[in-house]
Parts: sequence; structure tokens; C-alpha cells
Amino acid sequence: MDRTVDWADGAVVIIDQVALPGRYRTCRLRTVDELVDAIRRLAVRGAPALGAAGALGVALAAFAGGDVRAEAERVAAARPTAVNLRWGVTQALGRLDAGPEAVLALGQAMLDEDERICRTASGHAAEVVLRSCARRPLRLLSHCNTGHLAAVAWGTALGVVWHLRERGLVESVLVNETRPLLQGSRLTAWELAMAGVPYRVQADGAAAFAMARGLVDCVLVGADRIAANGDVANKIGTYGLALAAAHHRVPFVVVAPESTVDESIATGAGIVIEERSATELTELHGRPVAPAGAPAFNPAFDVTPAELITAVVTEHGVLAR
Ligand SMILES: CSC[C@@H](O)[C@@H](O)C(=O)COP(=O)(O)O
Repeated sequence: MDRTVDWADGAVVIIDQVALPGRYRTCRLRTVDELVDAIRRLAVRGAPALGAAGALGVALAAFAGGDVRAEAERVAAARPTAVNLRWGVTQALGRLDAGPEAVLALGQAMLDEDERICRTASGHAAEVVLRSCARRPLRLLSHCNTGHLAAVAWGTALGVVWHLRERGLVESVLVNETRPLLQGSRLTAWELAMAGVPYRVQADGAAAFAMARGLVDCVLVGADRIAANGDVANKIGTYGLALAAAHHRVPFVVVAPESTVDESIATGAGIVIEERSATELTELHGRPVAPAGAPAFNPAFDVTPAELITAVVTEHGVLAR
């Protein structure tokens, strides 16, 4: 598979995650406008992938000239919750005085580094999972998409599945479809199918019952922003999963790069949660699934309190709190 985010011939190249699973294609984004639009539409998404996209967005702006800092701010503000996006932009702006080539070199180094970081973090998390769960092989539960497509390559929480799979330790993965935009059924199921890992898609509402039936050994999720106290913002539905996991004594493991930790925010209460349009809930493929004009509450993320989390694992190991 291509890198989820890359740079070629003066453009940001992404795997178009809106087209999947029906069609695998890459898109070339030549301007900041095109990149911002792709980020907002979730054609490129997932916290680590957004970090790399943010840095390369500054390279696009730097090569174009003009008010690079204003353009960079537009990229950073395209989605507010995943701290990696602003982190990537800020890192790249730090090279601006050295010229566009230096900004691009930083973005390209970030691309190379992302896979190493993801492999290391998910490797540490695999050990945590093995210590926390007695059953072999393991039955894992995944929410949203935290695989190759959410990073530049490999992935975070789904990267744990890749590590454990290499050791013959995965029986199957329950894939939460992840309403409303179906990153689980569209993207995670696609990645698992490509890798030949047994999986079943389930409605998000089935997760607690799957735990009650004893079908889940461990829940694995990623993160979009981790507050200083260990509270975790992640795809909407994560908090409910954590509550169910705590009730059923199922380990709940969060995997993320250190760049997702935001020490400037004391607790999850301070994390800005992106709210998206009502039509993401009230329409499916352009067809109504609610009365015309139905109002909706559509937060893209929620916050899971630290006390519900077994471990937050980064490339440096288990996060102390
Ligand atoms: C390794 S990805 C971690 C998170 O970014 C992921 O779980 C998630 O919530 C993504 O949300 P999305 O709205 O699809 O960008």
C-alpha cells in the first residue's frame, strides 16, 4: 500500500479515504485550499496522518509564497481536536526561516519517522495487552480506524493487531462500524481483509453486549488528544466503550504517538471537541434516514476519563500519570 500521506513533484499525495472501500485511489493536493478541503472531508484523517499532512501543508504554502503563517493557520484550524495537526504545522513553521526546502525536509523526515514511531508504540502496547489478557489467541475490539490509513504507515491501535498477528496470537477482531462516518466498517475492515486477519463488523451499539457475552479480551483504540492527566479524546463512542469495558473488566488500551499528548491541557474538560454537520447523521449516501431538517448532535469525538483506561501507550512505553 502507498503511504497514506506523501510528497511527490510539488504536491501532497494522499490515499483518498472517502473513496474506500469501493475504490482505492490517490489524490494530488497542489494547494493549501485543496489540502484544507481534503482534511475537512476526511479524505485524509487520523491523528498521526493529520500531523504529517499539516507539516506538508506548510511546505505547500512556503513554496507558493505569500503569507505563509496565515496559510499555515488555515491548515492547523481545519480540524480542532486532533492535536497532531497543529503540532505538525508548528514543527514545520519552526523551519520557515531556512526556506521552503528546509520545511519540506522536515515534513519528509516526519513521514519517515511516523512508521518507526507507530511500530514502536504498538509494539509496547502489544506487550501490555499480553500482560493484561490471559486468553490465547486473542479476540480484540477496534473502534474507528487506527491502522495504516490513520497514520503514514502501520498505525497505532491496529498496529497492535499487526504485531500480535505476526506472532500467531490473534483469533479475530470485532470492528465497531463507527457511526456516523463508518471509519470502522469502511477502513478498518478493509485493512483487516487486505491483511487476511479474521474480523467481524458490528454496530457500535453491539459492543457492550459482545463484552457481556465474553467475546472481547481487550479493547484497542487510538487518540486524538491526551490531556496532562491522561484523559483521552478519541472518536465518538470511545467513552461508552470504556464504560462498558470497565463494567465487564475488559482491559482498555490506548495507543498513540507522544505528539498526541498535550501537556498544555490539564484535563479532558479543556479539549475542544469538533462538532460536524447534522447531515452526517441524518443522511446516508445522500438519502434521508431522519425526517427532513431533523436537528442533530454530532460531536466527532468524546473524552474518556483516565480512570477508565488500563494504559495509554506511546513510543516511550506506558504513559505515567
Ligand atoms: C491512530 S488514529 C487515532 C484517532 O485519530 C482515531 O481513533 C480517530 O478518532 C480518528 O477520527 P477521524 O474523525 O476519522 O479523523
